This record gives sequence, C-alpha cells and structure tokens, in this order.
Amino acid sequence: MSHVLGLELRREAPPLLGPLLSSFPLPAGSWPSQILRSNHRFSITNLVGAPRKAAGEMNILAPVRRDRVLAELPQCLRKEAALHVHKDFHPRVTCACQEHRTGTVGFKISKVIVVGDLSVGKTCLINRFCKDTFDKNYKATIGVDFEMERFEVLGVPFSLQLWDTAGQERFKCIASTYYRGAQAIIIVFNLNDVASLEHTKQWLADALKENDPSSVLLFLVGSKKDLSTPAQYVLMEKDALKVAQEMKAEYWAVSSLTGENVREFFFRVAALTFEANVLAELEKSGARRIGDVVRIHSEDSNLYLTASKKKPTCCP
Ligand SMILES: Nc1nc2c(ncn2[C@@H]2O[C@H](COP(=O)(O)OP(=O)(O)OP(=O)(O)O)[C@@H](O)[C@H]2O)c(=O)[nH]1
Ligand SMILES: [Mg+2]
Repeated sequence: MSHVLGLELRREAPPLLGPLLSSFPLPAGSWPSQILRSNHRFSITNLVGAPRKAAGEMNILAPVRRDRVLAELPQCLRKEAALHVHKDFHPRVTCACQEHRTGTVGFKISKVIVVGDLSVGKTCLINRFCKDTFDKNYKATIGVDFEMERFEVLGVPFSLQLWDTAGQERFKCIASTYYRGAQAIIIVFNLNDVASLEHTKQWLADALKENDPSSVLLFLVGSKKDLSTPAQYVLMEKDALKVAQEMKAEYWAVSSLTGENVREFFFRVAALTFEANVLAELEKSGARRIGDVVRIHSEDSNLYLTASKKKPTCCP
C-alpha cells in the first residue's frame, strides 16, 4: 500500500510516534497522520480524512524480512564510478556492530529521495524492490509517495524511507519540499534517452539546494536496461560514467521489468547509508568524550577516506 503525499497536511502526530517522526524531515507544519501496516511494510499517509488508528493499535516497526539481511558489503557495479571500492565494511563499523556500539543507528530511519525526469521509471524501480511488481502502464506520480524498507545490517536493524518524487514539471514544486534531510539521493535517467541523462545535473542541483552536499550519498541510476541493445548500452554507459564521476555519484544500470540489478542496487544503498550512519555515530560519541564538536566532511563521498582522516575511536 502506498499513499500520495503533499496534498493536504495537518500537524498531528500520535504520541508513540514522537521519536520516530523526529527523524522525518517534513516541512514545517506537517506531520504524517497515520501509519498503516501492509504485509512487511509500513506506509505513512498525510491524507486528511483517512481513518486514524489509536496509537495503542499501531505496530511501529515491521520485523525484518529474511531476504533483507546483509552480512556482507554488497559490491559496486562499476569501479570507475563508485562511492568506494572496498570489499568489506569499514573495520570500525564492523567492530562497533560486534560490540553493540552503534548508538541510535538501529532506531533511525534514513531518508532516501529518488528524483529524475518524468517517466524514467522511478516508481517502477521502487515497486520492483519493495513489492516485486512491475506495471507496464504509466501512471504519473503526483507530488510524492514513499515506502519503508527494513533491513538488518551486520546484526543491526536499519530502516530506509524511500521517497518517490514526481518528475512532471507541474508537480515539481510539491515534490521539492520533500527533498530536505536526505541521506542519499538517487537520480534516475532512462538509458535509452540521452536527454534524461543530461537533465540529471539539474535534478541533482535542485536536490542539493535542500541538503548538505558534503554528507549526502549520491547514486546515478540508468533505468530500462532491458530496452537497450548491448551496443547501445555500451555507448550510453560511457556517457553515464562520465556524468557520475563529475557528480561524485555511484553509477548503476537496472531494469525494473526484468529485475536486473534492482535488489543489488538497493542493498548497496542500504549498506553505504548504514556505514555512513555508524561512522557518524562513532565520530559523535568520540567528540562527546573529548568534549568537542566534530563535523563529518566527505568531500569526495569516500567513506573510507573520510574515516581515515579521523582519530579512531573504535578498534582496530
Ligand atoms: N521496458 C521497461 N519499461 C519500464 C521500466 N521501468 C519503467 N518502465 C515503464 O516506463 C513508464 C514510466 O514508469 P514510471 O515508473 O511510472 O516513471 P516515473 O519516473 O515514476 O514517472 P513520474 O512519476 O511521472 O515522474 C511506465 O510505462 C513503465 O512501465 C523498465 O525497466 N523497463
Ligand atoms: Mg512515478
């Protein structure tokens, strides 16, 4: 079940949801008014008039599905355009997870926004991963919509909130109010439409206006791979890798129709977002210990490079 957001908002958060919602970067004056459970997933709706459950009836978090458990770091698609190419999670992250020193990471919900031209396949990509469905008919997203996905990474629960935004110009102003507070930005283009690749720079610029460019993880995703011949794909990939390198984004190519690379891609997003969260948490607790404030800088989005500049607060 998913819900269109951004139509009409009201400030009304059930008491139990306070801590949960505090990590939702919603525009001032808005709170999700309802959490519903649907199979393994939760969706939140802001639609006024939808029946509301009493807080006591709500299930706050769904259990993690067995096929959402990550024990190892999923690898990048192309080494030329990757956020990092290390084979394993950062040693400090592995160590912190083993010693149950991941702080609040297990309770947090990380926001991921998906942007790109209309009809490039953003909704289909999310639906393939979250619902394992594919709809060949185009239904434009109006405003924004989102899905929650729960993972377990190195034994720690971790949640991603995947925000599906509208690509149509007339809905852009609604959608852009939901860009704020993203930990990862997924910019989608159609591998068979070079204009959609060119437009990714503008989508990124718009999304970065609302976010801190030094801490957000970027992914450039080519969609509809099933529609390209191998020769066409090779040509497009060359251009896409160049754009990804300029953006300092990790490049992926997927097909929501066949499912190619969809799961691998979202697992990579979950793993890298988790890793960044744990590293930030370790920095924070280190800073607290010495009574100082530390700010995370990731100029080149390389989590390992960032971490190696800091004094270790965890083994080894
Ligand atoms: N062949 C093929 N078609 C796809 C794929 N992904 C999406 N489509 C089709 O492309 C059209 C648009 O897909 P959507 O996911 O709705 O596009 P969107 O980016 O969400 O569009 P907006 O919501 O308007 O921004 C639909 O007809 C889909 O069936 C794919 O991987 N392969
Ligand atoms: Mg859509």
